[in-house]
Amino acid sequence: MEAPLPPRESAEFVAVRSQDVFVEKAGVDRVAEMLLEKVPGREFGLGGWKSLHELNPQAADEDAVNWVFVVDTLNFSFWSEQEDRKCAVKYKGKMYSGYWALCAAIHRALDEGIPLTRASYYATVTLDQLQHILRSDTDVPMPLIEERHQILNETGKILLEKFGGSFLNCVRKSDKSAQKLLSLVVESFPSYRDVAVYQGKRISFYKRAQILVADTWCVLEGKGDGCFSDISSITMFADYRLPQVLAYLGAVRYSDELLKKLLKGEMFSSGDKQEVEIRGCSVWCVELIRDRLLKLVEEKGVKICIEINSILLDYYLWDYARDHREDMKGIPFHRIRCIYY
Ligand SMILES: Nc1nc2c(c(CN[C@H]3C=C[C@H](O)[C@@H]3O)cn2[C@@H]2O[C@H](COP(=O)(O)O)[C@@H](O)[C@H]2O)c(=O)[nH]1
Repeated sequence: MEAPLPPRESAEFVAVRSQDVFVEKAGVDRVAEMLLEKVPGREFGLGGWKSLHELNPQAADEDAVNWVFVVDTLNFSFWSEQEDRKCAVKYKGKMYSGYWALCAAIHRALDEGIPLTRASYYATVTLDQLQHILRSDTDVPMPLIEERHQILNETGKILLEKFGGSFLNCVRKSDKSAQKLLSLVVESFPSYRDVAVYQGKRISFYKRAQILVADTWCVLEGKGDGCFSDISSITMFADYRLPQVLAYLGAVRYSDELLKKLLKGEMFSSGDKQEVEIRGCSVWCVELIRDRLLKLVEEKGVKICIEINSILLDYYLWDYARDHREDMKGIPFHRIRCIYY
């Protein structure tokens, strides 16, 4: 079977054909202008990954790389049915929800002496043990625990068989190429194969595989094994939060029919035409924002300390969505339960 289009080409393929989701040029320009002020700031750079997020590993060693791998293997589907009743994990006196609840639970396990980031452990962890490890400090459990269990066992076994039990060995096989690492991850680990068919074309988003490459780049601080020559070829990560924030900022617009479905909280399935259009248009939108921002930086002669890429835009917009949860309440995100994002 032919290989799917790579994520960037997939996004463009979808965006030019999309019937229910539209990239808004005026919105793209507005977001680029908003980001222009942030670009010289510290929150807009590789260092922000550690300095802004206390739950991200602060080290740049093998343990930190394996922490990133197990987190991104489980990095999907944290949204709750009701906004005011959600899974949350208390760690060092602070309550964390959503994606950060996963990170908090993993730190809590490590502090309890459970070696959750070790492949030999999670290759055979039982469902009961995992339910305890990912337990919520509210009465709402983390979604898809069974799927998380199956994926951990499968991924741990493969990491042991193919990469000596350490993701750093997988990174080292990529010759410091982000695209090679991306291919190695999706070829080796089935749960990362985030693909779809749209208008007869096999396309890919590879959301978890791309964020894994990006988080590996950041945890290694862009140095040594993490000095990927082509890191800027990685696109934004097509999750359910970025489309929401792009719609809130007016860079993406939904058809009336789709908006009605979203407002009703209708469930989508992986590969639905409208779900693919939401994801594809969002990825393409961030590519256009990046292009516009680079043009503005050049025109205005803004000093930048790092090459602006879609990863840094994504991180900034994802954090922005976190910080503006209240303001964004009126903008729905698409509801889906899947293992890809
Ligand atoms: N596009 C994009 N999607 C991201 C992330 C992250 C975490 N990255 C952080 C870690 C290191 C960096 O510092 C980032 O700040 C999680 N997700 C996705 O969001 C959803 C969870 O959302 P909520 O329910 O609100 O917690 C879920 O699909 C999850 O897979 C990102 O960065 N970009």
